[in-house]
Amino acid sequence: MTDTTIAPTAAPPSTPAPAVPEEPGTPSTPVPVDNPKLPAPGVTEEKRRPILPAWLKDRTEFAATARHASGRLGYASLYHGVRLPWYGVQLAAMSPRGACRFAAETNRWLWDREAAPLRGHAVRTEDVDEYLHLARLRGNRVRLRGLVVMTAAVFGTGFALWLYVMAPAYLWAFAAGAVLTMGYFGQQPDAPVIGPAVMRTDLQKLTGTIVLRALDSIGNAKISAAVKKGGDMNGMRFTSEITRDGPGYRADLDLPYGVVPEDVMEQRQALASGLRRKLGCVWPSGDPTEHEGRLILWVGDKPMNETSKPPWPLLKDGQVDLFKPVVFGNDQRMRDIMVTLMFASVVIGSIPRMGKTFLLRLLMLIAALDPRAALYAFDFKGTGDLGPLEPVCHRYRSGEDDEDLEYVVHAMRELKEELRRRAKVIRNLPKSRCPESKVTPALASDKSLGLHPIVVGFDECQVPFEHEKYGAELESIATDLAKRGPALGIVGMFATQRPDAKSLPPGISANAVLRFCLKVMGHTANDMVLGTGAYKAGIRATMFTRSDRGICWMSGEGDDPVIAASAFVDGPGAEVVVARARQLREDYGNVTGHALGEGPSATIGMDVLGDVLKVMKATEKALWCERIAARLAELRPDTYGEWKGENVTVALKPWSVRTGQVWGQTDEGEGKNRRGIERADVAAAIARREADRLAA
Ligand SMILES: Nc1ncnc2c1ncn2[C@@H]1O[C@H](COP(=O)(O)OP(=O)(O)OP(=O)(O)O)[C@@H](O)[C@H]1O
Repeated sequence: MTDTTIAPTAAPPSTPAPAVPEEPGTPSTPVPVDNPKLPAPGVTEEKRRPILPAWLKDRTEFAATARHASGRLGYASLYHGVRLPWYGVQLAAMSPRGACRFAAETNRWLWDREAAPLRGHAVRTEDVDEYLHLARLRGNRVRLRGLVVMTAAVFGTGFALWLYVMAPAYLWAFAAGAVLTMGYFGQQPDAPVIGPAVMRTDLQKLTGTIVLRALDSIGNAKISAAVKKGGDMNGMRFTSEITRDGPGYRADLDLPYGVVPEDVMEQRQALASGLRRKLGCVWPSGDPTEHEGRLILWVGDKPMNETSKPPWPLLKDGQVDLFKPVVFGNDQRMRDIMVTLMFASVVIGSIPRMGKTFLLRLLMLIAALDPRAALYAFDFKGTGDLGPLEPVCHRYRSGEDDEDLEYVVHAMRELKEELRRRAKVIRNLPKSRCPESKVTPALASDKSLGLHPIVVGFDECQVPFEHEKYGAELESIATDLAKRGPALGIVGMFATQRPDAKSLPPGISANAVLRFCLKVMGHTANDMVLGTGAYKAGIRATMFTRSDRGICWMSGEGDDPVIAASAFVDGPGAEVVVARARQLREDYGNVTGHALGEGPSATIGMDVLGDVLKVMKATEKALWCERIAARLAELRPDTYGEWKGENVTVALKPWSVRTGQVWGQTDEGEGKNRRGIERADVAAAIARREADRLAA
């Protein structure tokens, strides 16, 4: 522990024990609260310290360390490689000085000059014995050293002559080496020729004193009082040594009684000032495995947005099972953060340009890598950010014009029908196959049931929900998706840059399981995305700066919200992932809809049967299809404007309404047989449909 270790202190014996009345209403006979015979719980908690340091066990961390080391080595080699000739010139210029120094030093050594002051002292103090002893020592040394110098001179000269005769080229190499060595000795100590390739500025080490100074500066009266008290810190103490943890330091401490980590988290900026670090380096949090007063203070070497993230593991390789957790980003310590998309509805919110679309696209990429999943991607910004996903999308649209919204309405009506169908399929499955009345991995993989995962992404979802004509219908289907979708294998993801009640209807925000909040400006938007009470509990996306792009509070995975930096996958990166996902889908046989150039059916979700019945008069037993098409176009020009007789035939076929030859009169009064349908068949189909719906 550091010298600032704070040990818990026992209450002085003189402290009167708090007491409670023996019985309610009889305050005169107090009974001590602390019973000396009360047994201790007999539980000793043990925590084993890891045998190997974390970076040796974690492949990603190990790879990052190795990458860093080899990167530095490569850089230093290049840096010095380029400067080698200049080093040679400088060292050659310094070699005469080096040679003089060498000769002077050798001379000094040969004659044992280093002991001269001792001999001088013996002479001055007239210490004859000491002098004689030193003189003898010098005589021996000079003899031995003279021999060494003579031998070196004879052998050196002999070796040089031998080289001169046998291999003159080597003589020059040795001579150059000697000149450089002399140059090396001739350098000025304060200006070496070969300087460092990397200038390092050492960050201050995190110490207990610094942590306490910072905590004292956040303006919390209880903490300040505890820090000032010194010995008795009102329960405040470090619970373990300050350690290195990933690219930063970690300090674990108990806060004073009654203070919770949220009190510190709220004052993160003041804490950062007290620590003399950038805000992005300072990450206080609670410890879910301990009590409510435990604080983990993690202080990074660099702000989170400047720390290089490991590449997304699925970028180049791998497949996804949407029922299992998948890496989508990293925490402050650059450890992997997982997300499980199945059984969740997702909301993503932030102010513009913070990385919402990138995050939504990342989640869609994860879904794309599960070959079973059907993807519906709708980008209402219209910039084509979700475009790389087109080759794997069942439905895809980018834009906010009326025809784009019409496409989306049709696709969403398909999903509404799909919700209904899935509910029926699941209800009819035996409990042994579907014990929890929800889609299981085995059911999702059974192609005959059609219960594969469906992932629907809305970017800028405020646009469709505020649309004059389709807004209400889209909101109602999307809310249904958010509520019932997860159990039925449908994941709805809604991203918005304006998280308010209009953009993110309460039915969706209240039912979301996974919530991602990048930077927002106020507590209302914060709680809209992260859930009511999040801001108060210290889960504040307002604390992010504008350069914290891609960094968000994430809740819904695990017990507590976490801060995550989502993996950065740009457009070209997304295309690479999609190419792999497309191949997986081709192998699995799941390339459908938009990926094959097909759009949603305009009749899905429309009450074609009802409309047909409406346009057939009660007195008309049967009617030509072309007449029905013309009357439908009059009834709803938007929907049926382009319809011909064949469209009626095709639209009624799934309802088992067959066409046949019907006798009628043309506008000119001529009698003719043409394709038509009987009114009774339509009425019967409607009755069947209603019975089915009631049963569902
Ligand atoms: N995970 C990330 N890591 C680092 N930078 C990111 C990350 N995600 C996004 N960015 C950067 O943030 C910029 C904005 O991203 P994006 O387009 O997703 O923002 P947005 O919130 O959707 O904006 P808008 O609301 O205007 O649509 C991107 O150009 C990208 O450079």
